[in-house]
Amino acid sequence: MTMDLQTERCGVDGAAAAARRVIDALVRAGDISGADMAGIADRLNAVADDLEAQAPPLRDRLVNMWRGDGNTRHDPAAGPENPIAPPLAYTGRPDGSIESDVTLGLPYQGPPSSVHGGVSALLLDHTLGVANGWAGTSGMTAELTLRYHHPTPLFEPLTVTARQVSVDGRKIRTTGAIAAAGRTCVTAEGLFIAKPLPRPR
Ligand SMILES: CCCCCCCC/C=C\CCCCCCCC(=O)SCCNC(=O)CCNC(=O)[C@H](O)C(C)(C)COP(=O)(O)OP(=O)(O)OC[C@H]1O[C@@H](n2cnc3c(N)ncnc32)[C@H](O)[C@@H]1OP(=O)(O)O
Repeated sequence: MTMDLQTERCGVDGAAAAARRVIDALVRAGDISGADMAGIADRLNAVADDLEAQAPPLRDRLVNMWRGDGNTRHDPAAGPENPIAPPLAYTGRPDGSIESDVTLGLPYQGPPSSVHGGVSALLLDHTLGVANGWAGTSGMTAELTLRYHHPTPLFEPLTVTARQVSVDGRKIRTTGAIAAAGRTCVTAEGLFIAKPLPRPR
């Protein structure tokens, strides 16, 4: 099964994809590009002014973000309507694991040409959480242990995987990894505690 986050058609998705492209292009250009950065700042601020003037009250937007009981679309790892999400798109496997293929660019850089460790932690925390949802028992992250085995490359396809390992009362244990070209770069072990937080209504 493929999660349908990317196929649902919402107007904000297109704007979020454009914003993602702007972030990437801005980091790529920097101050050595010769671009008119002052003019670009004016144009981007005009877009922000327009959005802020038309934004609904925060509470209405929160209720809208958490509508229904299923997947959300706004998170910073897989949310198609969030420009800071790469975004990951998951495939669920019959063996209970989930997987996402993604290539990360300069906005996610830590060491030279490598993914920032905090970004890897974000992607793994979320992916372990989605694996829990796929397995049918979800929880809040209580502990997340990461091991960084090799630098995770930018600009190359990465595979992010996770699988729920056990459920013991409210304690859920889940593991995951990020690999590049078949080489494991980061592994994660998570302890999640089943505790549903009410959705804003
Ligand atoms: C194609 C695929 C399709 C799939 C479809 C699926 C859809 C999926 C959809 C959407 C996925 C979304 C995924 C999101 C993922 C993101 C997750 C996050 O980032 S969560 C935010 C960060 N985490 C927090 O902010 C927690 C903050 N902490 C707390 O709220 C509490 O501390 C909490 C809930 C963790 C525990 O609090 P208490 O009061 O409920 O429970 P107490 O009584 O303290 O603990 C219960 C047991 O757990 C142990 N425990 C608790 N915390 C522990 C810890 N840190 N280490 C070890 N044990 C701990 C305790 O010792 C206790 O064990 P004893 O029952 O006594 O044996």
